[in-house]
Amino acid sequence: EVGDDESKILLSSEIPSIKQFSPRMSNFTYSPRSIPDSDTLKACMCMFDDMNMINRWRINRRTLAKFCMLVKRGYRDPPYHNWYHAFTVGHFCYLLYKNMDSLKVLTEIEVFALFVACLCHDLDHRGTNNSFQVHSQSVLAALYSSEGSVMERHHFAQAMCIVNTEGCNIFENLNRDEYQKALDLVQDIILATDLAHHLRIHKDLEKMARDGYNVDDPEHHKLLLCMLMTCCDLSDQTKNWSWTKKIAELIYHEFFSQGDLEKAMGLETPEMFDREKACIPELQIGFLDHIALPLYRVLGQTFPQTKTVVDAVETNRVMWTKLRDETKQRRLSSTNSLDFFH
Ligand SMILES: Cc1nc2ccc(C(=O)N[C@]34C[C@H]5C[C@H](C[C@H](C5)C3)C4)cc2n2c(-c3ccccc3Cl)nnc12
Ligand SMILES: [Mg+2]
Ligand SMILES: [Zn+2]
Repeated sequence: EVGDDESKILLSSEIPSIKQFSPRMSNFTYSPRSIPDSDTLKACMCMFDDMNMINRWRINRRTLAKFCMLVKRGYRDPPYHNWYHAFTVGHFCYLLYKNMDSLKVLTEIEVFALFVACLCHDLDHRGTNNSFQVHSQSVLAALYSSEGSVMERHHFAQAMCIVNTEGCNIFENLNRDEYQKALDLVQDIILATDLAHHLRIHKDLEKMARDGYNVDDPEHHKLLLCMLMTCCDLSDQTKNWSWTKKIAELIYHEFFSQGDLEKAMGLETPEMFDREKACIPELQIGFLDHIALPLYRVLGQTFPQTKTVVDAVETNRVMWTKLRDETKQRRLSSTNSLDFFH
């Protein structure tokens, strides 16, 4: 595809300034979904550059462009878990870097691994989750179900395939120890995107927030990386209401398609994936109360510069309660739970 936008970036040596996207590119309120798909590769290159990762890790520009291009192509096109999701997750990592004093609470290689993991964390997602893999006895379940986190192990395996592709190894100029450390970190961080894992460590995250982050404690570094990765993964919840509602629409399209598949296969379908039973506002309030709000509250407690993020999630929760109460009023008029989006 020589001539299309991607290969132009691949061939051009200079990387444009990040300012060309928006003066608000590094504000928590900026929604990366304002950047058109055709500019996302260029934006990735600019974020690597603006975080000084190209110089610090001596990344060859062509290698970086090829890596980013293969990562983008490594995503399929389900309603939510596509390249655009990975791009927005990477952008939130960039926001944390720009708003938390270059994330000096982590080592440089941890920050580098976090950003790379964000871009790669859902590679080759099929729009179905871990329990579907296991219940449908998919190939991925055959490969990984004994260790759990089936999809996340696959996402990491895909990332390693890209790193091992000729001319795409962005870690090639790291020394032996740095190289091993970087790949181990990317693996741990991608595995941490399994929400079941996040729920397992949530008590530890709250204890870390109570005790205060200790930059000299390697355990705190591991916990913080997992926490920041999940903050990035859920970051659509920290944007304005219209984006958050749009994202829920995409997620539940994916969930209900999985539910349809499960029913067709005679598998039992949890309410959250059943378009006949699900009440999206209720489910979203539950998700915010049990997963998103506790998470962003711990972030805000540990790093006061990020407090504005919690307020945005709280505001979205209020909007969901209003929608829920409205829907209760109109319950008699429609049975299909996607109606209220119109
Ligand atoms: C807005 C929003 N709502 C979401 C509602 C629900 C769930 C969800 O997987 N719930 C659980 C609830 C329990 C314990 C585990 C395993 C299963 C049983 C299913 C998780 C995710 C949601 N989610 C994500 C997201 C984050 C990481 C991976 C996949 C996704 Cl989709 N990103 N944004 C959202
Ligand atoms: Mg995932
Ligand atoms: Zn994700």
